[in-house]
Amino acid sequence: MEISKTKLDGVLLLTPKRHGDARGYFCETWNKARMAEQGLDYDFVQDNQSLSAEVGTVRGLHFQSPPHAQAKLVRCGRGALLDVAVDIRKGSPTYGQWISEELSAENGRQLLIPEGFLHGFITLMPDTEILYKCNDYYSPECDGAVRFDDPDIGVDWGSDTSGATLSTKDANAQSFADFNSPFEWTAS
Ligand SMILES: Cc1cn([C@H]2C[C@H](O)[C@@H](COP(=O)(O)OP(=O)(O)O[C@H]3O[C@H](C)C(=O)[C@H](O)[C@H]3O)O2)c(=O)[nH]c1=O
Repeated sequence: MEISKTKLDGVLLLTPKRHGDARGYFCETWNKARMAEQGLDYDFVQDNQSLSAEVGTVRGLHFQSPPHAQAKLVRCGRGALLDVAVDIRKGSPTYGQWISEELSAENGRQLLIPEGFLHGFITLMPDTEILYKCNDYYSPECDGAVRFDDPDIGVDWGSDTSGATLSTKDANAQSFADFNSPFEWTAS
């Protein structure tokens, strides 16, 4: 597995090895022991999958606050998406900064997003499926959202999002200025 850092400390881009043959390929998309060998020892407890039918669907920017904060291992099972993480750890040198990576069924790349980050994505193809592992369970009372297009964060979604397909939750999400993050940064 190839592992590369991003400008946000702790957010990593993983590219698992694909074993190709005449039929296609085989890939271990997650291996707890192999990841632990790399110091990435997460106890994932919940797998999620969502399908977004339309290109330009945006889901995010979401987080779960402690005590049910979630680290996520994100990949694309069908289609393509631009995955985004935003640092919301108070005191972090990169607080409020974001990164984006294109994840697709074709490139097989994964984004590892620790607790303390907003997560969201925009779909780049119709019928895009996102698959992700979480290291804590869904907790509606801890679920939160910040506007995906908040100017204080300034995510470049790569396209005009004025007509983005959104959930009501996302359409009514709070501004970053009003957001009081429950996460604190600690120097590693
Ligand atoms: C997240 C979640 C949702 N649900 C139920 C709650 C709603 O009835 C329905 C849709 O939920 P929501 O609109 O929050 O789904 P997304 O907009 O895809 O939210 C997710 O999208 C961003 C990108 C994330 O990283 C989070 O995992 C999550 O917030 O699924 C569950 O039953 N379990 C869950 O873990």
